[in-house]
Amino acid sequence: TRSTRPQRMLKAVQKNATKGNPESVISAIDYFCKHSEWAMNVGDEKGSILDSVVTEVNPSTVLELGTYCGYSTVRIARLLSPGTKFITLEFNPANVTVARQIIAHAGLQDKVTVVEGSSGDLIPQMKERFGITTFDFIFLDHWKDRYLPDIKLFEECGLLRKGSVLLADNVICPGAPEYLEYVRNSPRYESRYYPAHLEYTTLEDGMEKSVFLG
Ligand SMILES: Cc1cc(C(=O)N2CCN(C)CC2)sc1-c1cc(O)c2nc[nH]c(=O)c2c1
Ligand SMILES: [Mg+2]
Repeated sequence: TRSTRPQRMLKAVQKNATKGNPESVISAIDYFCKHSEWAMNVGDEKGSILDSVVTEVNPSTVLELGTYCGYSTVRIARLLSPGTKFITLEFNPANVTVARQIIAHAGLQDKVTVVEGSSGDLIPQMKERFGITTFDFIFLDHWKDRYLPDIKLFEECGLLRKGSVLLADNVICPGAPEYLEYVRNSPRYESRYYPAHLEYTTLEDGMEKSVFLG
């Protein structure tokens, strides 16, 4: 039967990227998406914004919502200090399978735990299952309609501390208007918009960085 886009992306990584070299994995995926098939990786432009925020925060605990094929997982993991606890959640089991292989090709499998399941189910389990107290950095890149309920879940579960940084992809395209309204109007967050474009296109998109004030 016909392969899936994530499977074709994995093949491109295995063919064109050097094992153990995260930069070559990132480049191979970007090349595949620019020249073969568009895919919903955060991409190189927004990826550079992600890199700068991760570097600035230098987090000890990281959560990514929406692994997909592991592109942003590799971008984040390659920047983390040894001993950082990094968890990424993915709802689609086929994506989990591809992501684990792409992360392994980059040699970063020991830096991150890929967990299959829905964010709504897994966020309340973070403390008990993974020994997390609070997250220093959270990357929201799963499904626009889950951004708002999940940030409220972080608050309810006591997973944020003064200074926790949340970075959300796709706040313009596909768009997360209720999430934006919440973080921009809540006195509990200091929010900033980073304009960019939808990965591999000229369409407008951007990322919202929100700092929890406690
Ligand atoms: C699936 C999809 C289609 C988009 C679009 O406007 N398109 C027009 C232009 N053509 C070229 C591509 C398709 S944007 C987008 C998308 C992009 C992300 O970064 C996402 N991140 C996390 N979770 C998502 O569901 C997610 C969806
Ligand atoms: Mg995205």
